[in-house]
Amino acid sequence: MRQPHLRREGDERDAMSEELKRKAAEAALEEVTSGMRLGIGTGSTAEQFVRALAEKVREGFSVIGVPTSERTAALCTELGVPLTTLEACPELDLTIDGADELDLQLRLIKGGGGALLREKIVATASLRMIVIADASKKVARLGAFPLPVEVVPFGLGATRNAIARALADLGYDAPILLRGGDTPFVTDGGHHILDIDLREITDADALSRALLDIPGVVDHGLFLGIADVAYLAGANGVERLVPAADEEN
Ligand SMILES: O=C[C@H](O)[C@H](O)[C@H](O)COP(=O)(O)O
Repeated sequence: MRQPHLRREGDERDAMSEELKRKAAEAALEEVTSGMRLGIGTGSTAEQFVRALAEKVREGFSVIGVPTSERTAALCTELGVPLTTLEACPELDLTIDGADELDLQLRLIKGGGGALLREKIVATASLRMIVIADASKKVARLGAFPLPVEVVPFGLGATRNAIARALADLGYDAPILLRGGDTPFVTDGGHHILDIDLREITDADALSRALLDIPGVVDHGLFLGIADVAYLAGANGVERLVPAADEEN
């Protein structure tokens, strides 16, 4: 008898969370103007953005998008959002994407859905990046969400050991899990993901440098100095955040 009741509560929470994501997406859409070249993110919040954008496109709004994953590409195609590639359009006006965590300086952890590499390439090729999320993603310090690190399959064990050594040198004692376990998750680029449970990141720049120094590491989910604005939807409305040191934007 408890099950249906619990399911209803869960459904209501999910619906509320989808509603918050939609509100954040709609707020970001206000910054999109006709003619823009857009980077289009991945994940459930980015999906709300694609749905809202598609409605505007149906009304005659003209944009061209570069998707950050095969999943986003498929949704855009299904909904009629025109797409191009980063090869054909290497400079974008704006990228709009979700995040797994963000702090007050708008430093992000991304990659919960495994799309971090294309997301970072696309965001970095854009003049601006806007993050959309529900307010629960805002944290005082990054790290509660396990940090995804994209690695090449060749030499996985050696790369994992090198990451463990680098983490130990930085003072972390953090479990490193291969996403998917015995059936490893494969990214759009053909790589695997190691999720590192850091709990609290003390120096994000040092961690970023140390990880990128390891040959088998392709990239990691820390986005530092990339996001310009965030729209965070919560029970009291949508908050617009800019990086703490940059509040005049
Ligand atoms: O790889 C996935 C992306 O970085 C997503 O943007 C991130 O995981 C947030 O996803 P969601 O909006 O579903 O919470």
